[in-house]
Amino acid sequence: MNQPRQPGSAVELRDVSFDYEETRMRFDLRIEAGAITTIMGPSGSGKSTLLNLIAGFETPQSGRVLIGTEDMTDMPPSARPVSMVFQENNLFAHLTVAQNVGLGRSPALRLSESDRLAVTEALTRTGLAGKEGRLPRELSGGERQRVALARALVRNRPVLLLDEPFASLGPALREDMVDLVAALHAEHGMTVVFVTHQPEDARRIAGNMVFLDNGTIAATGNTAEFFGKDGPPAFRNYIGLEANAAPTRDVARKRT
Ligand SMILES: Nc1ncnc2c1ncn2[C@@H]1O[C@H](COP(=O)(O)OP(=O)(O)OP(=O)(O)O)[C@@H](O)[C@H]1O
Repeated sequence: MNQPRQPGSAVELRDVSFDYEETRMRFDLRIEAGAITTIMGPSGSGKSTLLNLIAGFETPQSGRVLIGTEDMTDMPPSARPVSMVFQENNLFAHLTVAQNVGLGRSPALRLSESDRLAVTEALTRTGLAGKEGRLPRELSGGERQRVALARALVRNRPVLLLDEPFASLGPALREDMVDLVAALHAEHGMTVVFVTHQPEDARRIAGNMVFLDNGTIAATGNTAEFFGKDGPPAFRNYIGLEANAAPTRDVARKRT
């Protein structure tokens, strides 16, 4: 990549509270700069809300959100040093692959020579060379998510938020995509926050883990610890590793 490497920034949620009607969420969390942090937790535990608070799509009712040393709590999403990839609907249906990626550089698609070069490089890096002129409907699900990753890459932001981006892909393709994220992280050194329901994804990408339960941070640690026999019991229970887990607790294993 010809882009200067943009080192990752730490992300901090300080005593953040956020409520939807009857759902209360409380987050107090520091995400390490330049590391990959995987967020897991039962459906409805607050994973997407946590990412939305970091990206600025939601604003805390109290508490602060910091990225690097800067207080971002009152900043709109466009002013935050963050890119986000969603499970679906990342792309504009009427724009080509290259244009969708170019939007990461210029929302009006006024691209300089160096912007075009960055788009070409990102497409090559994500395995999309030769598909620049296709529309999203002419791509597979995995290819569409590669386009979304390529657009995040050309934005070259210090924080990359991934909200179950590979959930609709089959296991082999998901492995490839998780490996691609790990490789891009190794090259760029951005801070990656990765939400997944799949324990295999978390183990594969390694790094740090955060386990959410019922709108709070139930446990944090590194991936090897989490999956080891002394890992947090609530997490082990959730993924079905706890030998004595009561069957009723297994409801948390539901995959969505
Ligand atoms: N727009 C909304 N209005 C009201 N409640 C909401 C809204 N969005 C989310 N919630 C509630 O907030 C809680 C957390 O939702 P969130 O989407 O963050 O969970 P999640 O862990 O990402 O779930 P999933 O794994 O199913 O995607 C849930 O109880 C959900 O019902």
